Amino acid sequence: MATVIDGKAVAQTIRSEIADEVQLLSQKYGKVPGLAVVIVGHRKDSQSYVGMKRKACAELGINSFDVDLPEQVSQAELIKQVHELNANPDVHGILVQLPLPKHINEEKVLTEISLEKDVDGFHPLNIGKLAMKGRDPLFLPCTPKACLELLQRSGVTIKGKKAVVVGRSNIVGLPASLLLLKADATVTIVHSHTSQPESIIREADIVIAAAGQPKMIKGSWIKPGAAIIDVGTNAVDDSTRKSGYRLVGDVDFEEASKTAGWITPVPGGVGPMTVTMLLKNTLEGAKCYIEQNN
Ligand SMILES: Nc1nc(=O)c2c([nH]1)NC[C@@H]1CN(c3ccc(C(=O)N[C@@H](CCC(=O)O)C(=O)O)cc3)C=[N+]21
Repeated sequence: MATVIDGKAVAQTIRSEIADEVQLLSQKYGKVPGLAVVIVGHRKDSQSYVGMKRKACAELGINSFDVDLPEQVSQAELIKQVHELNANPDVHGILVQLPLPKHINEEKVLTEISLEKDVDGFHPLNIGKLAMKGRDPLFLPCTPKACLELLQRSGVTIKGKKAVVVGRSNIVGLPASLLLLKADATVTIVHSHTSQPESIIREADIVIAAAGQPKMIKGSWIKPGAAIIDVGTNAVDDSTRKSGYRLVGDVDFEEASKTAGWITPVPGGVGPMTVTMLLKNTLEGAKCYIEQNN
């Protein structure tokens, strides 16, 4: 039976370390980190994620600057808001919740975020640096960073191992592959055009599942002893719940946990760590800024 990696517990430990550091900054400089959380429109999932981020800020003593814009906001107006946040000395991190409405060019908006405040690590320049050997971005993207942090804290060796990433999105699959590569794994990316993904996944010592397909990865696809990090947060209908749905991962947890060495649950695995990495990036950005300007 696999060791279940308790992301919620690890996240809690790191959050209390962050809270202590926030306290120290406040005592030493009379300043606390600030995170701007920008949301456009009223997608239910986005509102729920943004709510979690703002609540986590409050719990840790981080100032959150809430910017709520209507669905129809123009790209120019959104960029103007980003520029104002770039210029605000109390804002050390800026997060623009994705996805944005179709009439807005995401890359254009993300490019306008000041590099020093790009706590999501989504600025094309930061992603470019992530891809280059011997270079590092100012901030690592939160979900990939969460995945590696969970592996490292669980004592899983990455160097020299075969790692398979399922999915190639800009915000998870691709940057997670680059991070594993930087950590000296041999990395294979499996995606929607890969033939017989199961035969590739079966070879993997480490699997990062970020395909957005509920229970796509079966127990029989798992190499005995492998470390499985499940990034999937798929809402599936469940009439026994008050909400009407429940979250399931990209991995069939019941089956896979019989064979794997380590596995993250959904919920309670990568999700809480993603939010924690965002807070950690904000703290680092604030420390850098406050120490330079005092
Ligand atoms: N600019 C931007 N940055 C992001 O980091 C970003 C984004 N846009 N768009 C959407 C995705 C998704 N995402 C999650 C964050 C926390 C949980 C999380 O905490 N999930 C809980 C469950 C929460 C629940 O019960 O609903 C868990 O897995 O235990 C999940 C998903 C961040 N994203």
